[in-house]
Amino acid sequence: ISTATTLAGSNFDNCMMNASGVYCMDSDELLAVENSKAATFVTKSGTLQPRKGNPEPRYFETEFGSINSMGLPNNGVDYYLDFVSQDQINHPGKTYFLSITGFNLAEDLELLQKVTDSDFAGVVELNLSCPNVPGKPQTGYDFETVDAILKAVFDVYHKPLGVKLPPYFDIIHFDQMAEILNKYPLSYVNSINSIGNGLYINDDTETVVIKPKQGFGGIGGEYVKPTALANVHAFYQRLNKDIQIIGTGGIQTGKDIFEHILCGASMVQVGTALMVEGPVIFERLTAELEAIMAEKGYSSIEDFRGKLNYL
Ligand SMILES: O=C(O)c1[nH]c(=O)[nH]c(=O)c1I
Repeated sequence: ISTATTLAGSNFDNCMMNASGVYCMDSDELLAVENSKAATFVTKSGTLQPRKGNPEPRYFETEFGSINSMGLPNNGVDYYLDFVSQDQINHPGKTYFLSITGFNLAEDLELLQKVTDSDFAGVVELNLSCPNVPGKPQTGYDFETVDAILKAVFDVYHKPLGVKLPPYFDIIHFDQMAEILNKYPLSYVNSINSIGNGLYINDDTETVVIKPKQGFGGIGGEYVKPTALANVHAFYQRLNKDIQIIGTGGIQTGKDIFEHILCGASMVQVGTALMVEGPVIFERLTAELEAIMAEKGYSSIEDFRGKLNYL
């Protein structure tokens, strides 16, 4: 039984990794994921300059998941490029993911130029879905802007690149986004990012639990699995087959991974549960997924990927 997968032209010995934003802020966290059973890692979304992010508390764990309004704190794209370029030397042939996000198209292109000028040989994840930069709307909900960004990006960048999308909640939006995405040589689409601008309340103190944005923040964890599975499957149904899917959202067990793959995911990313349990989670998740595959008589994830049945 193998949980191996192929994504963006690279082979991975496992189909799971961290979600950007979780366990990927600095070299210590990235090495912890690297040295776990995860197939690889993705960095925190890097910006042109380092950022402190929003005031704390800006992350809170609840019974069914998490709420965050980090505000894109990161060490800057050069930090992550330097780290991954060095890590590639230590692990020749391993493929890593670099997440980037600009505040406008010019910045996106400048970030990609830096990647082109570096030794980075992995996959770029262009984050179009950060919900927590005050005053900045979600790019992923502005369809014309997504189209313009992808056109400009693929005019200049010709190596493996995927996009991190926010959750959509309307069938017509799946249709409209897929029509845009199918125009471009994307390696993959990663669905979903957190469900933006949720609110969690402490009833005892009658107070919100995070400081930024009067307590509004992106929701992750068990809360979001039905939305994540729907987005994975909606894009799997609509995208041409050379655009693969990374499934992110609500993964806590091997069963959750099985469901994401059944919906069409070729790789899954773990966020909130990784934050809670640490990188050791990947050993449990791998064992649980292998047990499910053994029970069902599957030897590889391709035996059941995308094979969700309808009634
Ligand atoms: O607030 C953040 O840093 C953040 N938080 C999220 O939940 N998703 C994102 O893409 C980002 I860039």
